Amino acid sequence: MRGVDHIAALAVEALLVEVAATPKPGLVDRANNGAHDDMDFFTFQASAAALAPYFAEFARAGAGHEHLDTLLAQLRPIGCRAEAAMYARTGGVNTHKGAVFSFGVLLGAAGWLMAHGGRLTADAVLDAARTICTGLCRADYGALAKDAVPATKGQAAYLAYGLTGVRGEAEAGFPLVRAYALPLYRARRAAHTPLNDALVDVLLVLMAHNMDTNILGRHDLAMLHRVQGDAARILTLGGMGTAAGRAAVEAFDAQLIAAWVSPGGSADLVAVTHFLYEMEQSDMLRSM
Ligand SMILES: CC(C)(COP(=O)(O)OP(=O)(O)OC[C@H]1O[C@@H](n2cnc3c(N)ncnc32)[C@H](O[C@H]2O[C@H](COP(=O)(O)OP(=O)(O)OP(=O)(O)O)[C@@H](O)[C@H]2O)[C@@H]1O)[C@@H](O)C(=O)NCCC(=O)NCCS
Ligand SMILES: Nc1ncnc2[nH]cnc12
Repeated sequence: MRGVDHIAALAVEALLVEVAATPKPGLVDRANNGAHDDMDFFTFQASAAALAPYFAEFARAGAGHEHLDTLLAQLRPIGCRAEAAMYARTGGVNTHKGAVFSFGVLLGAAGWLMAHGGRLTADAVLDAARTICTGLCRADYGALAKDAVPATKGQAAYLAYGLTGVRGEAEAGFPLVRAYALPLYRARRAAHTPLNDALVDVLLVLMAHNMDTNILGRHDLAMLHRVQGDAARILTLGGMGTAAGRAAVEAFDAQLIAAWVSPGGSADLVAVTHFLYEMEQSDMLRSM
């Protein structure tokens, strides 16, 4: 189905566009490797390309499945193979583990909507993602004993703080993307803000609100709250739209690199935002 390939390509584009946006505080971008010594801009490009066939599989699985509420069981094995392909291509470096999960659910949702005559609006895809993930946090975290040794950073964040990370975001239908990132991105794109700057501003608004388990994996809640406050303050300076805001973003990048802070969860949500925006635009063109 041609449409399915088109949305899978948009998801790959979203990963490429996210890593290209510069400057991204603490993250890999075109200027530096952020708070990372095991990956760079080219690692992300190779990883995104390696994921392309699996993104098409996610969308096809959605299109070929009858009921949304049983779709996750079809998507997860594809996700595991995608993760393996990512690690094989990057030499064992985690570039896109969270993105594989988020895009797995979103592409499954979009494929399902296409096959069932639905419109590809952001709201429709996010609602479908929520249905796909209903019960996920209880299923994955419910059986975790309080004194269990965490196997992943996500489990560690749950045990220490009760935070549900990427699973919780997906199960709630990506509320930060819906409430903060997409409205800001739509406004910036409508105002013809340069794409790079629109993406960086969206990253800042996500960092201001996201309980990013990547930051908690290396640091603590005090650090996460400091990062959230700094991102919010830079937005009040005008973000990438003002000289003061741009200078503050550059300084924030240096500050997060020095403190070894990487907001990888928010980076993924920037890619999700771009994907939903472009998908909605192409749906509107199709229906005209
Ligand atoms: C379902 C899993 C993805 C769960 O994995 P885990 O238990 O590890 O859960 P989390 O830590 O909660 O999340 C994993 C990644 O999700 C991203 N993330 C974190 N917080 C959020 C958030 N609030 N909202 C959205 N997304 C979030 C984040 O991914 C990005 O950052 C990673 C790169 O960072 P880096 O610092 O380099 O990471 P490390 O190498 O781990 O750390 P250092 O050593 O450097 O400090 C990269 O992955 C980005 O994408 C989190 O890392 C999953 O494990 C699972 O079940 N997989 C099976 C496959 C599957 O089910 N697929 C589903 C298809 S539908
Ligand atoms: N650009 C980026 N840098 C570091 N971690 C990330 N995870 C997702 N995108 C990332």
